[in-house]
Amino acid sequence: MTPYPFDAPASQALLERALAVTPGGVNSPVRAFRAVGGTPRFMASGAGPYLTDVDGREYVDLVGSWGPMILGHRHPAVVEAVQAAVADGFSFGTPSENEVRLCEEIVARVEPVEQVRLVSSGTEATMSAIRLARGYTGRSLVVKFAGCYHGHVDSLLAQAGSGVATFALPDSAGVPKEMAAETIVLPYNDLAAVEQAFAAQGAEIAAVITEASPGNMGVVPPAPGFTEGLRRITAAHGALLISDEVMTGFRCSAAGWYGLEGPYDAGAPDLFTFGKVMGGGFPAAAFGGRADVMALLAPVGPVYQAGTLSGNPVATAAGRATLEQCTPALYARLDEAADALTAALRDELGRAGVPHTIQRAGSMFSVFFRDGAVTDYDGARAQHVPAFGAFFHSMLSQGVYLPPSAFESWFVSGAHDDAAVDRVVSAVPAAAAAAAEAFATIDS
Ligand SMILES: Cc1ncc(COP(=O)(O)O)c(C=O)c1O
Ligand SMILES: NCC(=O)CCC(=O)O
Repeated sequence: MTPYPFDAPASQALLERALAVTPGGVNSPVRAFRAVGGTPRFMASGAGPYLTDVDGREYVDLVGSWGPMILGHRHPAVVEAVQAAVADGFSFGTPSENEVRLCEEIVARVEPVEQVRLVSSGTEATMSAIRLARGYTGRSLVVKFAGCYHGHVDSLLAQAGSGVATFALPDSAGVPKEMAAETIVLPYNDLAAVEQAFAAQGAEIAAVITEASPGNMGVVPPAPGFTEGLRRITAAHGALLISDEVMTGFRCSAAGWYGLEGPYDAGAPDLFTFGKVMGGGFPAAAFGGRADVMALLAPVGPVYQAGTLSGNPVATAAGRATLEQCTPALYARLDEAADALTAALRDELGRAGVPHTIQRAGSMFSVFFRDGAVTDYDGARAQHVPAFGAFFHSMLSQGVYLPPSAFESWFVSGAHDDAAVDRVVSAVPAAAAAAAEAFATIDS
């Protein structure tokens, strides 16, 4: 493993201990630095837009815990809500008011969502939505798109984005072939491919699941009319449309990606999945949608779905307090910070002669180290990955924490003030020079 570029004894010692007791030293693969080389930083604390590692080094955080930290770290309103909830008890295994309040907030924000069920992770949300769609339609096939990631659900790990893309895996070992055969993987943004799949097997397809605006192959927004087309085709064949807003939900706007692109003339998606922001950094996620579909869930209907910690009072208090801060002013600030960062990236990468494309979905953005628009997974993979690695390490050594992968979205928070943005901007020229050098010297 590449040594730290500077002395980081506390991180190194922790890494050695972690490697002994957990595979790869990490509890989620994307946290490892395998794709960029080097060793991961162990973080000790976060405050506003900053993370501090166990060696006392501070970074401007552009990962935001992979999306949830939309207010930055330790926002006082969330700290207060969590402390109040903890004082009342940790988990009751009964219904409680905090979960009702969070469900009400979600239903109020996303117009087509009439009912929700709370779970503890995005993976549970998509897994349960798929089961519900199968129960509703009595069919078993599911269509997903290459480069989209919907958590580590067996049937959805085919040509998945995020860590599966980062580590260049075609899919995951351990998924039975019968399970994989239930999934039809199509190229993103290709309605003709969807039409063909439905023409061939439409009567057996339970659902199409799509990231509302994909952020797990880098940021690849839907082409105009793509989502609407999915709605039209699924409705014509009696299949459900599941919009995965785990990453975009309450992030791209108060009503997520749907708030930017919907309502669609062809009708709303039947089911939505949420996570990340709605838990405010705690384990809370949800799926929801049409009341007549949700009515199939136990205890009302025959589709079983459950969870010991679902609707946990502390997690739901954090989520509700976070959503309460997700005001128009917050979204305006996220956009401003993303504007400033993407402009600086464009200028400096251009000046350094580095081929690049910057794509955005609301305030989510990422840089592809290649020229030209990226519309699907093949396009995302056709970038110069070593240039990203060089860029990443230069930024890291200058105190900017980016996702350690060329296939992930970058996130800003409402706490990214001008001082934090300026710190990132001032690091970009040297990182752009490092990327230019990688282009010149390393084959992609
Ligand atoms: C779009 C999308 N869906 C689902 C998931 C799975 O969520 P979790 O990691 O909470 O299981 C993620 C991220 O991990 C995601 O980005
Ligand atoms: N965009 C990637 C993720 O959000 C996944 C985080 C994880 O798996 O830890």
